[in-house]
Amino acid sequence: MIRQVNHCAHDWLISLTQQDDESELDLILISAIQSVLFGTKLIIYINKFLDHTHRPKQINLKKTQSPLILSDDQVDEIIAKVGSNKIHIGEINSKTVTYFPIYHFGDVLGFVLAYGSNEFSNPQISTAVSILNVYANQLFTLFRAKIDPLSELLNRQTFDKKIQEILSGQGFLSPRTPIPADSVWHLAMLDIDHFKRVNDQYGHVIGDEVIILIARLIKNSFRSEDYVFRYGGEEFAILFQCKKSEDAFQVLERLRSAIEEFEFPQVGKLTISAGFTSLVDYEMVPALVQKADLALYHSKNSGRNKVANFDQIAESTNGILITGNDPELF
Ligand SMILES: Nc1nc2c(ncn2[C@@H]2O[C@H](COP(=O)(O)OP(=O)(O)OP(=O)(O)O)[C@@H](O)[C@H]2O)c(=O)[nH]1
Repeated sequence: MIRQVNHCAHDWLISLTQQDDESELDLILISAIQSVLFGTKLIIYINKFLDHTHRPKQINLKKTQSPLILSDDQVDEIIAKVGSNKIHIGEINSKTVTYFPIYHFGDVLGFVLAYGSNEFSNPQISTAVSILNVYANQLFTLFRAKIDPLSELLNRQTFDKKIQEILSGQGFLSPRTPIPADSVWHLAMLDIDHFKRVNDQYGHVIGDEVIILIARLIKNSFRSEDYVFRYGGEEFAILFQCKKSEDAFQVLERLRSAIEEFEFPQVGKLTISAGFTSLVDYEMVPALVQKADLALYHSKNSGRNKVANFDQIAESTNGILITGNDPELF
């Protein structure tokens, strides 16, 4: 048995550390764990945000096939029980369950629940724990690659991938709270007004500080199911769901006004301009980004500190947007 476990240990170590795609990594984790803890039903809960504000979500199976779906309270209770270096044995529905923690630098990110058995050998337990450690390390590496280091928002590469996933209907790879079916995805582009003046007057360090603070204000205005990206320099992109464009406008207006009222240390008051459009699945990504960008430039060129809805201005201006000195036709 030990030889068998060691043999697959070698294979999963290579497979897990080779993965640069999160969902592939999950699949390899599932098959690696299954090959070690064979003969038992496995359920995996993980917090892919790797933070303290999100609750781990089930990743392993389609909900309809899952032998067990835990309530939020049960998940919280298990997380409190599994220490970062120890397995825990408990009972659910009169069946024995063994919980293996998934942790990274002492933070418990989730757990694997082996349902209906606690009869594991020491080599099985230590191999399973090692697999989970390597998985958590690789997950963390992939997570860092998605993040812009200054603002700690998702980066431009992740934006390209996420918007493509939405349009192709694959949904997101990370588990997310379900959103009502009648909601529509929207894309907003947002830019700090006269940001060059901040750098010129106060220097780049203060400029960087402003980017960090604005990133936080944006994040605080959206739900955890929405996606906020640093698109480039002082430009941000947001992918979010709303039932109607009027609601999307209100959300962005609230953000615009929150930033307008915020007192930036040393700098004082600043404003942002924004443009947005709803996502239509038969359009290509560059066309959608261009629409949101055109609406953003419309906001800039009609006085800044404004939010513009591409679809609405396109209708009311008969396809002519103010994007610079010359009106642009589309
Ligand atoms: N501090 C800092 N500045 C940046 C960063 N990325 C881009 N910038 C600066 O952002 C400024 C953008 O200036 P412009 O594109 O002229 O736009 P603006 O001054 O914001 O004017 P409008 O967009 O027309 O309102 C430039 O000075 C860039 O150097 C960054 O990471 N940190």
